[in-house]
Amino acid sequence: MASAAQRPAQPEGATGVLVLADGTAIWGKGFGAMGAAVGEVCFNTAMTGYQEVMTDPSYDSQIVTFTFPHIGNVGANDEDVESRGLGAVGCIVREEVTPHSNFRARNEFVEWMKEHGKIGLSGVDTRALTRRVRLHGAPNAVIAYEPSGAFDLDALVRQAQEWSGLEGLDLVPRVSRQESEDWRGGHWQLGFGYTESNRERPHVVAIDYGAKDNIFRNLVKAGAKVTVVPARSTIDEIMALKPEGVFLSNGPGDPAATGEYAVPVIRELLERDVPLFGICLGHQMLGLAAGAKTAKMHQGHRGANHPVQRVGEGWGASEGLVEITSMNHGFAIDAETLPDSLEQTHVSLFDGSNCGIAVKGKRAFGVQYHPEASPGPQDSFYLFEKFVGGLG
Ligand SMILES: NC(=O)CC[C@H](N)C(=O)O
Repeated sequence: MASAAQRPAQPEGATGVLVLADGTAIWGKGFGAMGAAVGEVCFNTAMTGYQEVMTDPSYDSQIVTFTFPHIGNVGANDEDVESRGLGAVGCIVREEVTPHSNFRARNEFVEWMKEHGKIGLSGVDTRALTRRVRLHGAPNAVIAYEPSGAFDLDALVRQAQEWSGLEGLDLVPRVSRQESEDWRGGHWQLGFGYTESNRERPHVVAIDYGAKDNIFRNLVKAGAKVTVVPARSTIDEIMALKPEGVFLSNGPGDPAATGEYAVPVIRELLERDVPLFGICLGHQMLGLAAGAKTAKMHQGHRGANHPVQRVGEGWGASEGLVEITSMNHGFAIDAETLPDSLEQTHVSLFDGSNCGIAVKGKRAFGVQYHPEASPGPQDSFYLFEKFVGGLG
C-alpha cells in the first residue's frame, strides 16, 4: 500500500477521489450523490448511452470509467433507463459535465446521478486509468464525493482493501425482482414512447437475474408474451406458468456463485426440453448447467463496438458472418471446458473468447454479448426472432 508520503497531495479544489486498493489516489471533481461507494473499476468504450450503462443491473458493484471524454451533454430523461435505478455505483469521466443540450432531456446528468444515489468523478485522466486496467487488471476501489474536500484517505483505502471483490460474489439477490411481473412494453418510437403489446402467446417466462428492460422489449417486439419472474423461482413455480420458452437474463457478479439456486433450475429446464435463450449471465449459467466452466477475465469487455464472428454450424459460419455487438462482462465461459453436448456458436474477434453456445439436439442457446443493445448496434436482433419464432 502506498504510504501517505508517496501519494500526490490533494490538488486545490478537489472534491472527489478514486482510491484504489493499492493505495493510489486519483483526484478530481465530485458530482452526483455525496458519500463513498466500493466496487471494481472497469472501462466502457461506448460513445453514447451513458444512462443505459449506468442503469444496467449487471454493473452492480462496479465503477465505470467512460473512455469517451464528453459524458452528460445530452442530459437525462425518463425513457433511456434499463432498470429502476439499479446498476453501477459510480462513474469516472474526463471532462466536467456541461449543461445539457438535447430535446429529449428532462434533467441534468449530474442531478440524475444524485437522484439515483450514484457518485461521479470528473477531471480524471481516463486514458491513463484505462491503460492501468488493461495492464494490471480491474482494481477494487472506492469512489468518493465530498463537497468540502475533506477525505480520510486511509479509511477509504481500507474500505477498498476489505471489499471481497467480484470473484465468488453472488449479487443477483440484490437486484432481482421479488415479485413476478406481466411485462407489456415493446420497442420505443420517437414521438410515441414505448409501445404496448397484448399478445397472449408464445409465452416466454423470463428469469430476472438483474435484467435490462430492453431485453424484455425485444422479446415483445419479436412477438412474445413475457412474464418476468424472480431469480429464486423454483422449477415448479416456473412450470406452473406453462412457459413455451424460458429466457435467462443478464445480471451482476460471478456466475459460478449462483450455482446453488439458479444453475440447478436451468439444468432441470434443459432436462425437460424447455426451449432456452440466455444473455450474458444467463448464457454463462446455461454453460455451467450443461457442464462448462466460467472464469474471471483480465479486464473484461465493455462497449458498443465489439466484433463477434458466427462460427457455429447453422449459425452463419460458412458465410463468415460478423456482428458488431454491445458487451458488458467480466467473466466468460472457458471454451476449453465445453462438454461434447455444447457447440461454440460465436467468438470474440478481439480475443477469441467464447461469445455463444448452443446445446446440441435441443432448442437452447446463449450469447455472451447484448443483442438487445441499448446502448449499441442492433445487428443481433435475429437472436430474439430465432428464439421466439421457434416456440410453440
Ligand atoms: N452483463 C452481464 O450479464 C454480466 C455477467 C457477469 N456478471 C459478468 O460480468 O461477466
